Parts: sequence; C-alpha cells; structure tokens
Amino acid sequence: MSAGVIKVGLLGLGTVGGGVIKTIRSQQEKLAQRLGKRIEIVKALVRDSEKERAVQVDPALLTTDFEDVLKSDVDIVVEVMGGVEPTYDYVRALIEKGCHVVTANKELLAKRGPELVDLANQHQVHLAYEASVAGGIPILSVLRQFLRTNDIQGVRGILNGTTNFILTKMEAEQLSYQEVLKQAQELGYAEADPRSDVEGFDAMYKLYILAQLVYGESLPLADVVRKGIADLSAGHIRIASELGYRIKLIAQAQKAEQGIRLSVQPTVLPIAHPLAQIQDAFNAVQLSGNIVGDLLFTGRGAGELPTASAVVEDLAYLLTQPFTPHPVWTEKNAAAQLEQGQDERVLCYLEGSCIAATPDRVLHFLREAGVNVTKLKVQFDLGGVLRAGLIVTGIREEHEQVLKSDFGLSVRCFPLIESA
Ligand SMILES: NC(=O)C1=CN([C@@H]2O[C@H](COP(=O)(O)OP(=O)(O)OC[C@H]3O[C@@H](n4cnc5c(N)ncnc54)[C@H](OP(=O)(O)O)[C@@H]3O)[C@@H](O)[C@H]2O)C=CC1
Ligand SMILES: N[C@@H](CC=O)C(=O)O
Repeated sequence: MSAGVIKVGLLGLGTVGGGVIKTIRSQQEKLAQRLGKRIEIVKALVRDSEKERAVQVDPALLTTDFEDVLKSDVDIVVEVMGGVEPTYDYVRALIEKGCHVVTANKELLAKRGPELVDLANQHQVHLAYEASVAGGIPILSVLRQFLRTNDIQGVRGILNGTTNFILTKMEAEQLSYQEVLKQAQELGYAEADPRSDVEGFDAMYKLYILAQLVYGESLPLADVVRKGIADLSAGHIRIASELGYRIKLIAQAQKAEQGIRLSVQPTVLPIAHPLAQIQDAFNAVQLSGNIVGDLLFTGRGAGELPTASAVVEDLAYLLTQPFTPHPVWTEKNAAAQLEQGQDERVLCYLEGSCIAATPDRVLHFLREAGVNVTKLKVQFDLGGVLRAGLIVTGIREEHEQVLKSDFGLSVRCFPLIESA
C-alpha cells in the first residue's frame, strides 16, 4: 500500500458504484482520520465509457478493459458490476494477484462463493460482502461477530427491496404490477434483469449467504424452495387484506436434526406481525438466539446510498483488520432437506365462475375431504366471478386438483405465519 493513499479500483459504476464514489467523497475526512490515509479511486471498469453517469468522474479513470484494472497498482477492488460471467474470472484474477475484494454481488457468492472463499484464504486476502445481503443493514457483521455463541434455530426475513416495494405499492395505491416494477427500476432498486427480483432468485441468493453464516453450511441452490411474486394479482392482495393478513416475500431458513430447509415464497402474515409492517424497499431480518432471545433488524434493503454505506463500511473495516482466514463455505446435499409440515395453516385463494362453484358446494367438498376451514371471505363481481379466501389446514395437492378440475377454479395457496 502506498504511503498516505489507499488505491481503490471499481468494477462497475452504475447505481451502487456511483453511490460508493459519492460516499467516499462526502465522508473523505472521516475516513482519512480513521484510516490514517486518503482513499483514492484509481480505475473504474465500465461497459460504455461514453455513457452519461449520475456521478461526475475524471474520464481518465474509466476503462472498458479489465486488464487495465488488473495491471494497475490498486490495493483493493470493489466489485459492483454484478452477474457471474465474466465477474468470477475478474475477481479470481484479482485475488490471485493479492488484491482485497469487497463485493455486493450475492449471485456471484451464492453460485461461486465456496471457491472464492477458499481462494481468498489461500492468497491471504480479505473477501468482504456485507452489501450482498439486506442492503444497508449490517446483518452479516452482527452474525459474524456478535451471534456466534448463541444457537440460532431459524432466520426469516424480507430480503428483497424491489418485491417489497412492489407489494407495498400494489396494496396501498392499487397500482399495477408493471407500473410499480418500472418505478423500482427507476429508483435503482431492481437487478439488471428484474426477473431475478420478482421470481425470488435474488432473495434466494441472500438466504444462501445467510445460511452459510448462521449454520456454517447451506444447500445447493437447486434444493431451495423458491417462488416469486410475478403471478400475484390485486385479487390475492385484496382478499388477504380483508382477512386481516398481508402478503410478503418471506425468505426462511430453519434447522432441525435432519438438516436445514431454505425457502423463499409469498407468505401471508397477520397485519400486526413485525414483518408485515416492513414497507417500501425496506428489508428485515428476524432471528432468535437461545441466549439473546428475539431480534429484529430492519433498514433500507436496496438503492444507491444504503448499499454504498455497506460497501464503504466494509472497505474501511477491512483496512483496519489483519487478515484472518474466512470460515470455509460448505453445501450439504439435498437429502438433508426438510419437508414443510402438511398440517400448517395456509391461505387458499380460489377464483372462478360462481355458476360451477358456489361457496356452499366448495365448502361441502372441503369438509368431506377433511380440510378444516377456519376463516372465509367471499367476493362476487358483476361478471359472476367468485373470489374466495379461506384459511385452512390439511389441504393437499389432490384437493387442489379437484377444485381445479371439478369446480373450474384457479387455486393458489400461501403459507401462513401466525405469530411473531
Ligand atoms: N442496486 C441495488 O440496490 C443493489 C445492488 N446490489 C448488487 O450490486 C451490484 C451492482 O448493482 P447496480 O449498481 O444496481 O447495477 P448497475 O446495472 O446499475 O451497474 C452495473 C455496472 O457494471 C458495469 N458492467 C456490467 N457488466 C459489465 C461488464 N461485463 N464489463 C464491464 N462493466 C460492466 C456497468 O457498466 P455501464 O455503466 O457502462 O453499463 C455498470 O456501470 C450487483 O451485483 C447487484 O446485485 C446489491 C445490493 C443493492
Ligand atoms: N435488487 C435488489 C437490490 C439489493 O440487493 C433488491 O431489490 O433487494
């Protein structure tokens, strides 16, 4: 490291990269006091060096050739370009050269994390990734430093800002899914390919990383239960609300003797539940330690400055720490996965023509099939469409099939979380 200056390279100068530059500039004096050196950005890799950017930079810093970053005398690289290819190759080459790496890239970590952790240990460089989970909430540092003695049974949370923003606006402002997704993209919350957000991949990557820290292992991504919000309609949201619930995209990690279970799926919660109260692009992580009891962390989960906060805090922290090997990341095979209980309560949403499916006939069928209905809300519209929300236990795949085939209904069941 050169005397008086820490040379930083950026891979990517989009929403987060721009926020990192703004934060380093606005907090430069504070950072210099803490580190005893000034931070200087010496290179920034982009795809298009002519593009107009939200942050002004010396054009001489920009390059479209990764070799320029690799050959430069950077001490640390901040990877905020996203994706796995070519990012993995770039990060690998930098670690092999002895550069510390700070990344916000959860997809890269969930897909290639075990190799990168090994490589960083081998080359004795820091690999820091606080910004990869829950944006500005410093949850990974808390888990790594202050929750290592507690036994943590389960973790659940809202880990994707874009989908929480979409669900909030769809409910509060009756906006269409497409309109709200566009707003989330304009605000810099969404991934470059927003299917990652709305189909639950982004939250799944973050859950994978959380499990590595909480349990010292994770599941192969193919074994994580994953459902997104792309097919949620205003009808689902309205009926849940009339029954006293709210739908959230909940990521959940549970541990039992057989192993761990990871899931990301739209889930209904009573409106008073702390996770139901998390609105807009905020995230939350809820966990319980055997010594500390219940904890809830909440804050902005996406966007330029909250994410840059996590990146720059990571960067400054690692510069004050000697290298210590990172705990290895392992994946347990799929056989260890636990099944969701069959007798848990779910909200079952039914929609179809009220000629074939009268509420009485549907309820009679469910009762005869041994499905227990504890709450019911029925709506009819002028076009003769029935929409019903039922809180039930004991509903199985075969019952859903009959509701579809014999009653002509579309059926969507959501897991339900009862208490905080
Ligand atoms: N946005 C957010 O709220 C958060 C994002 N993250 C993560 O941070 C990372 C960056 O996200 P974000 O800033 O939103 O993304 P953007 O799409 O806004 O920015 C990506 C940047 O990387 C550059 N880039 C992309 N691919 C290449 C390539 N192959 N070669 C050279 N440059 C490339 C782009 O160049 P150019 O500008 O020329 O197109 C752009 O500057 C992602 O991993 C994301 O998951 C994490 C937490 C929150
Ligand atoms: N697209 C992500 C950005 C932060 O990780 C999200 O919406 O949460």
